[in-house]
Amino acid sequence: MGTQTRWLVATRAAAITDWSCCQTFRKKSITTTVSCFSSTTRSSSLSCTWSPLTTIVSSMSYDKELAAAKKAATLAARLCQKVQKALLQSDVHSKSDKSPVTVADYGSQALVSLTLERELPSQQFSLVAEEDSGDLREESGQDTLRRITALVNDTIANEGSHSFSILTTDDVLKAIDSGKSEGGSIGRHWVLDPIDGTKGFVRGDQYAIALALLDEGKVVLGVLACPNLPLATIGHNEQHSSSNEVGCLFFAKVGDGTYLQALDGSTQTKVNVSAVDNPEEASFFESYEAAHSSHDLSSTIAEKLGVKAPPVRIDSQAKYGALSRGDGAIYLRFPHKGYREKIWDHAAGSIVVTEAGGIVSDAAGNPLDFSKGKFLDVDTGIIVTNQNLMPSLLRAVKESLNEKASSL
Ligand SMILES: Nc1ncnc2c1ncn2[C@@H]1O[C@H](COP(=O)(O)O)[C@@H](OP(=O)(O)O)[C@H]1O
Ligand SMILES: [Mg+2]
Ligand SMILES: [Mg+2]
Ligand SMILES: [Mg+2]
Repeated sequence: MGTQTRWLVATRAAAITDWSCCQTFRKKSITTTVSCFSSTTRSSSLSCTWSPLTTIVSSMSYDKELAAAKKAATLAARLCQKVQKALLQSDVHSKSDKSPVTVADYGSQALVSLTLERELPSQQFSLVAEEDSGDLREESGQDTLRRITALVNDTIANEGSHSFSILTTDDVLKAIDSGKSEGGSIGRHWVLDPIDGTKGFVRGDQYAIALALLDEGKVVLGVLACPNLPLATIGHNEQHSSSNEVGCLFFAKVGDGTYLQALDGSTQTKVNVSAVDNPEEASFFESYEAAHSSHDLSSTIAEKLGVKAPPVRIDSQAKYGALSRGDGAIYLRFPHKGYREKIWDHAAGSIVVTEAGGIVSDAAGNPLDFSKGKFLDVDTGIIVTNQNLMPSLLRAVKESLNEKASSL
C-alpha cells in the first residue's frame, strides 16, 4: 500500500467528511483528492473507487450546511420580526456612510454567526458579513449593545434551544465581529447580509436575511428569509393569490434547484422562474429606493424592451426570491455613479434565481464574480431574467446605456 493510500485508509472514519480535514488533504497536495474539490471534476470523482473519496463527494452535497443556514436564517428572522413590530426610534442608528443600522441588523448577525458555529462545529469558520461592532464598543453604544444582547438571548430562549448558555455582551460583540473575513477565491466563506433592505425594515416594508456559502469563489448555497413577503405571488400576478399569509424562506443548493417554504416551516415546494418570452407580458422589479438604483434608466430599458406593466418596487433581495417563483420576470439594478456593490447584497439572491432557471449578470452580460473579496465589481449594473428574455434585455440595456452616454 502506497503512503497516500495508507493515509487515506487510516483516516477513512468520520473525520474524512470534516472540512478541516479536507484542508489538510489540500496542504498535503494529494492531487486525486484535491480534484474532488474542483467543481469541474466533481462528476468524474464520483467514479473513484476509494470509499474515503466517495465520502468526501457526499460531503460536497452541502446538506449539513444548508440545514444549518436555514436554521440560522429562521432564527434571525424571528428576532427581526420581534424588533420590526416594536421598532423604537432609539433602535435605529446611522453608520459612518450615513446608511441606517438597527439593533436587529446586529442581533441578526450575532445569531446567524453563533448558530452556524454551533451547528457546524468541525468546520473551519469564515464569515463575510455586513456589520461590525465598532460603534457598539464606544461608550455611546453601551445601551444599544445591552439591548441587542437581551434580544439575542430572548430569541434563543424562546426557541427552547439548550445548546446556548446565556450570552454576555462580550459574546455578542465577538459573534458580530466573526463576520470580518475578507472572503476570496480560496476555501469556504459564509456571506451574510443580516438585514438586507434596512430602509424597508425601518419603513415596515420588505427586507431579507440573506445567507450564502462560497466554495472556491463560487456560490454553492443560498438562503433568503423574507418575513414580510406574501407566500402567494406578488406584483402583477397577485390577483391569482388566495392566501394573505406572509413569511417566505427560499433556499437553493448548487445543482439541486430552488425551494420555497413558509418561515414557520410548512412543506417545501420547488419553484421556477417565469418562462415568459414576450416582454409585453413581463413585469420587472427594482429597488424601492431611487437612491439605490436609477428608476429613469430602468424605465428607458423597460420601454425599449416593450414591457407594458409599471415597475414593482420592493426593498431587498426579496426581489430575487419573488423572481425565482415567477412573480415577475426581470430585475434591474443600476446604482448611481461611484457605488460599489457588495457580495452580501447578491450572493444568496443570485443562486436562488439561477437554481430556479434564471440568469444573473452584469449589464454587459458577464456572470457575477464573488471570488474577489467583499466587493462585486460589475459593469454598470446588475440584470436578472429568464433564458428567453436575456438576449433582448441585453440589447435594450446596451442601447439605453449608449443613449445615456451620448446625452451627457
Ligand atoms: N447608493 C447606493 N446605491 C446602490 N445600493 C446601495 C446604495 N446605498 C446602499 N445600497 C445597498 O442597497 C441595499 C438595499 O438594496 P435594495 O434597494 O434592493 O433594497 C442596501 O443593503 P442594506 O439594507 O443591507 O444596507 C445597501 O447595501
Ligand atoms: Mg446596510
Ligand atoms: Mg444589503
Ligand atoms: Mg444589511
